[in-house]
Amino acid sequence: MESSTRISVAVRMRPLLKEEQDQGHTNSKVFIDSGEKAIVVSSTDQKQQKKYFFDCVFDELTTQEELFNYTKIPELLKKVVQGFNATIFAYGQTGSGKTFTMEGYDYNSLKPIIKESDKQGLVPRVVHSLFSEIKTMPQNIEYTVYATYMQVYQEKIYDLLNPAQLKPNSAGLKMRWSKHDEFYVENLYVHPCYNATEVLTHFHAGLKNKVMASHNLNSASSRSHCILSLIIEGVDTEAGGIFSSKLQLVDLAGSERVSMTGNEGPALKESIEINKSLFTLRQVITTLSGNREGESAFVPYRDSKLTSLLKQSIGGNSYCLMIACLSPSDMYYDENISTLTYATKANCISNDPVKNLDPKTKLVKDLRKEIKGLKKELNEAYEQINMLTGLANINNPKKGMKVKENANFPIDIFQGQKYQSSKNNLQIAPRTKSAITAVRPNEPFALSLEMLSENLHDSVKMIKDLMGSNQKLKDLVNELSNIKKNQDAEIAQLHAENQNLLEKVESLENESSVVGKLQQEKQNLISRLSALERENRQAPVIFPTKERKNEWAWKSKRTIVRADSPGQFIDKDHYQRYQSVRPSTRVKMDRSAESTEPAKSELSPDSKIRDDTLSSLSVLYNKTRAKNNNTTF
Ligand SMILES: Nc1ncnc2c1ncn2[C@@H]1O[C@H](COP(=O)(O)OP(=O)(O)OP(=O)(O)O)[C@@H](O)[C@H]1O
Repeated sequence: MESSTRISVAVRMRPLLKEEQDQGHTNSKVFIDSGEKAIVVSSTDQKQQKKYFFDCVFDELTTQEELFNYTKIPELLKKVVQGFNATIFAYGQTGSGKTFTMEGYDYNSLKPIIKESDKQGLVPRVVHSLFSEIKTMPQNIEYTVYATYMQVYQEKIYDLLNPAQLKPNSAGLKMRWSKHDEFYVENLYVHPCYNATEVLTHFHAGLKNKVMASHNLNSASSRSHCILSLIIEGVDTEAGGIFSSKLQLVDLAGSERVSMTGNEGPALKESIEINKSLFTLRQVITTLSGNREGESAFVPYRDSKLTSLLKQSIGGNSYCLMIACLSPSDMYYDENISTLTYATKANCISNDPVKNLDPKTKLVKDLRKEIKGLKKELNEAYEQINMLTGLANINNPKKGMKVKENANFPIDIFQGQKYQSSKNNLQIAPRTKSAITAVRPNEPFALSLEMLSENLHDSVKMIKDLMGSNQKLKDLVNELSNIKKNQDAEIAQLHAENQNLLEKVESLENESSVVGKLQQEKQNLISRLSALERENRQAPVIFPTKERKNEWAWKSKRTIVRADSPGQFIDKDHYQRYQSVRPSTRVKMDRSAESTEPAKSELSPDSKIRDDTLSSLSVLYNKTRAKNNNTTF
């Protein structure tokens, strides 16, 4: 891992546009102090000034090329081809020049001005420079570059390089959590590119699919956040290692004050969604900038798709460059202050760039390093043995060369330099110096054979110990790599489980909204029912007229109310008894219709129906009486 590095921030102020000048806009409050790398802002009453300091500041006259060079993008690209991730993103209010800075694409004329070299935005410059950088790398590293291009529009992710997926009402692509501690987009088209032209061809194709619109503050405003990602994969054909890095070039949609844009209807919805995701981005920046070293407050990355996708760029393992764009007009004073405030906060955020080595490659690399160290130690040990054997031979005339008795041993030998003998050419390694220290260099040479054998014995013992500890180390490495393998498998399993759980949560969230609606409906029905019951209870039951008698449900045990005596309740038996007492009023029943349920609406009291019924009943009563008295009619 590289040492922590802060997010670099460059601030660029665009010139006043012609239409702004025509409308009389001026800039009397925001100034660029290139010497101090500061933006100086006067208060609204012009009495006070505040300075905001950044890594670079650029005034209205800054060219695209100057911006590219002074922001040290070429150095950033060197890191990318070595295996580090990097992100460059443009931030600022709508119309402040983000798209101009990133793309250099003139949407007004609908012509790509990237062909005019001086107007080229950062994207084409970065792409060309990246491939040039790759060419400077050692031949044994083979590179492949892959490109993806997506947009986040109204909290949905669309593949700008897959027109089939861009259909209206498309659900967008799903975002998943990877085991590399970052979000990735599922089913995004990945295009291998073998030169800058291929990348830019995809880029231009994607630009045509971007959602753009016109409003009061920008005639060609990006309505989505666009992310061009270049994945750079390097294979070391000699050492056998693999690494991959990601370079993200992000053109954010601009924050906008709805009252100023004049947006309505769907455009207003777009504005709200843009502001929501930028709000989350600002929250992420604020939380991370407030973190003291060692602290880890909760960072709301997951609250928006944009911040989820930028998780490793802001407070993660990437190098990051933020380009904050300002509109010079005094009209945008508040927006500029807000941009400068968040740019200052972002400048305090630390990232920890990590070289993205393939885990196996990393293990192999570590083991190779260790083996190299062990071999070196072993060589030194052999040299020591050789040297001691040589010394033993010097002192043992029978076995080897002759040395004059009491001869002074050259001091050189103790400084690790060559000692020339008539027969042997002994090379003394630095390590042997310690083993021979017992000889005391400045004294006359008086090594006895016993001393030498003793030294030899000690050396052999030391070598055995070393080999033993080497073996232990190797065992430990094996054991650790096994543990790591198991942990990797467990992590993969946990990721899979996590994924399932996320899907379940998603489906539960969907279900819970349906359940909520059903509960609401149920509640409405219950209240309607109780209202009907209340109404029903208050309503007097009307005795049937001749025409409606089939509608009564006599079989039921329902409590009914007498029509001629509202409020007095009787049940079926009660009613029959009542009829037997007053036979003249008995109504002849049609049994076939007993089970017919009267319509609810007809149970409702209606004074007119009641009056009609009462009069019918009295007619019926009179007729019955007349019949009983044998009166015909
Ligand atoms: N440095 C510049 N020099 C000249 N013209 C510029 C510069 N920056 C921006 N412009 C012009 O200003 C206008 C608005 O710029 P641009 O569309 O890039 O803004 P934006 O921040 O991307 O807006 P939005 O968020 O709405 O997409 C464009 O016409 C663009 O050509």
